[in-house]
Amino acid sequence: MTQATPPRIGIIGTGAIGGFYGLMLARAGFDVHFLLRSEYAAVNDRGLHLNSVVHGALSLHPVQAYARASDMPPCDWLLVGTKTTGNLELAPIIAQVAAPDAKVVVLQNGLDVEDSLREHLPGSLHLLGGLCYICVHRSAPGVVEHQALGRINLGYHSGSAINDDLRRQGIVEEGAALFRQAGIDSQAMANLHQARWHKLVWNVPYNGLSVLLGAGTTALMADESSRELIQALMAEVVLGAQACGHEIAESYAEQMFTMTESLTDYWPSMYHDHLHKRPLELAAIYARPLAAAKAAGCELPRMQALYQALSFIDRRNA
Ligand SMILES: NC(=O)C1=CN([C@@H]2O[C@H](COP(=O)(O)OP(=O)(O)OC[C@H]3O[C@@H](n4cnc5c(N)ncnc54)[C@H](OP(=O)(O)O)[C@@H]3O)[C@@H](O)[C@H]2O)C=CC1
Ligand SMILES: CC(C)(CO)C(=O)C(=O)O
Repeated sequence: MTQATPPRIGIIGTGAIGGFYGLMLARAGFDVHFLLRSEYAAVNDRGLHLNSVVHGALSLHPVQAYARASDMPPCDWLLVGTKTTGNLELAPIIAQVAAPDAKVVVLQNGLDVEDSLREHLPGSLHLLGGLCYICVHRSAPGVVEHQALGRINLGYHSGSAINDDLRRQGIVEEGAALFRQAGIDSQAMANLHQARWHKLVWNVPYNGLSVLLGAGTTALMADESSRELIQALMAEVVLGAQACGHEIAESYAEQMFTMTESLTDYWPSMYHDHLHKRPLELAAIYARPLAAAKAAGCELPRMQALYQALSFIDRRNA
């Protein structure tokens, strides 16, 4: 029997998320190629390092690191770990590195982040969403701190398998199996769009409030006013999802709230963007779900106010 060739994996954007999953896959023996931008020289010289409460201190050196997509070999799986704020420029980069029939997994937060990429990608490429339930951030060039969790769930977005249930499921299962081989919990999701609404139940309150109030999860969960605001924002996201036809159990919001109480102080990725004067992911996490809810006849006033305040902060921080 012939052995299937192991897939080649490309990481498009080696930050906290791309660095974590890429390093874990490489250490599991996969052939992983990393595209970097400002941290290329540091990672090329000194490698990638992970300080993980779950996996301990792990390193990868040398790293198959690239400063230009055009230098990368064609990859069978591409994991997109950039911020959504750069998605307009991303499609040509992805198309350049993708092998024919490649699977592209968008690891970003936010609603329908795959849509704008899809328009500019060849139809032959399979586009998937990867929802990362993890707390990671970069503490120095090439250094990722992993504070909690790690699961990544995959769902099919679009591509030539869209009308072929078996093939679509096979692709998603293949992706989840890659992560599981690297010691990471990963499940296939039947409805990516709905799952993105679920994830917003956490990201809408905590990402934005961490920037607006300059507080991590410990402080946000310790104060009566912020606790009320978080719960009210979570309830609005659930309403928005319901208006758009996606049932989210009320207990899901409670579950997210309780889960956050068990986290050691966590500062979401949006806070790190604000701190480093990078643009905030406001379109993906706020504007798009607000617009979708509004189109379904549902106003979300607290979320709208949070979005307006964050837009002000984002413009002043630019
Ligand atoms: N951090 C977390 O715990 C979680 C994050 N997410 C989501 O994952 C996504 C990534 O977040 P995160 O990893 O925290 O972000 P980071 O800012 O840590 O990483 C983004 C990386 O992409 C690189 N990049 C951007 N554009 C390019 C480009 N054109 N070419 C090469 N590299 C590029 C950046 O390089 P440079 O340094 O030059 O800017 C940076 O290294 C976001 O959508 C976030 O919301 C989801 C769940 C949890
Ligand atoms: C904190 C957590 C786990 C919430 O889903 C996360 O994945 C995020 O920061 O986006």
